[in-house]
Amino acid sequence: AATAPRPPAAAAPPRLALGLLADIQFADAEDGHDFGGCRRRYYRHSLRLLREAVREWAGESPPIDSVLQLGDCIDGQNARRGEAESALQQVLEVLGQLSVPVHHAWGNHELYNFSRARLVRSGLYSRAAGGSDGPPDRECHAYHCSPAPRLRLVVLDCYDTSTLGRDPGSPRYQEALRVLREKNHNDDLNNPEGLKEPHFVAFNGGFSQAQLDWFDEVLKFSDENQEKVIVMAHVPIHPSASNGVCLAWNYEAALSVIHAHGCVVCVLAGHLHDGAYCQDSHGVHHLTLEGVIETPPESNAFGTMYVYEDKLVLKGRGRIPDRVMHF
Ligand SMILES: Nc1ncnc2c1ncn2[C@@H]1O[C@H](COP(=O)(O)OP(=O)(O)O)[C@@H](O)[C@H]1O
Repeated sequence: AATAPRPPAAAAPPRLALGLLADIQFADAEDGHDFGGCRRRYYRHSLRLLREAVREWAGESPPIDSVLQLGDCIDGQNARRGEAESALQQVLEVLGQLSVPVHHAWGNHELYNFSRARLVRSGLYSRAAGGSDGPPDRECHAYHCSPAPRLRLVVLDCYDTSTLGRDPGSPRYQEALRVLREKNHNDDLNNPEGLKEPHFVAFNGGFSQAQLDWFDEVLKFSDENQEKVIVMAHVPIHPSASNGVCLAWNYEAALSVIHAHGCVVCVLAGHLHDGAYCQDSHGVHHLTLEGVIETPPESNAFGTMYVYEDKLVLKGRGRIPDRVMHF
């Protein structure tokens, strides 16, 4: 008698499910445009799109383990309007409806609204307050954690060297201004026109040597412990996952650290508002997410990324496409 065919082996469940979104840039304001005037920004709708994302995540199975918020969660104009605190509160309230940890990257718009000293005491300080999980500078919002066995998440602070969020009288500000002025001769330091290295603008920033040294140590540990590492930062660090302007000042230094180790599988970023993706020469996936703020109200821009033994599977919503990234 013929033997009954064996049922197919049940697919292994993902080791981790992560909610992803970038550049909510909420403000209780009428629609506007980007600097170039050609892309619409839906400031008020972005909070509703966030609510929809949270509602969808809450109903997903398997349930998400955490959310990665890739920075610029409220728009800089809140500062002028005196609404920075209330706008942040509204965004955090919506994210707080999920009973999972939210990892926040700090973007330029966080720093248009708040000083670093204020951010450290805000809900955006997802680095553990008492822990030794980050660089010695406690105001540098970089840290690591292990959301599942043999997996590590590293959050990087791309504005560690920046004129944003620091007192103009401080040595750190003066050093950042020196770096910026050396590469950017325009009167307006946000203007990339005519620059040989157009990413040297004030709305980008860089990594301090102290942060890079710490990052190197974390990746060394992960290599030694056979971990896979997901890195998140506000600003892209690979030119092919960018438009050439939205890049961290010393992105090459961050890439060198990553390439000196084998453990990093993926770098997630926002800032650009357009999506971008590349797999670099060392096999690392660089994924830059479409921003919520430039997403028409009838669409959305969020995703769920499932982490498997050998791949990342992104289920995108709205204008974020699905993607499978093997490693
Ligand atoms: N080409 C440019 N020339 C001069 N200023 C610019 C240029 N592009 C952006 N900016 C300014 O830089 C700041 C950040 O730009 P914005 O588009 O809000 O950044 P983000 O992509 O983070 O939303 C804003 O103050 C904006 O007016």
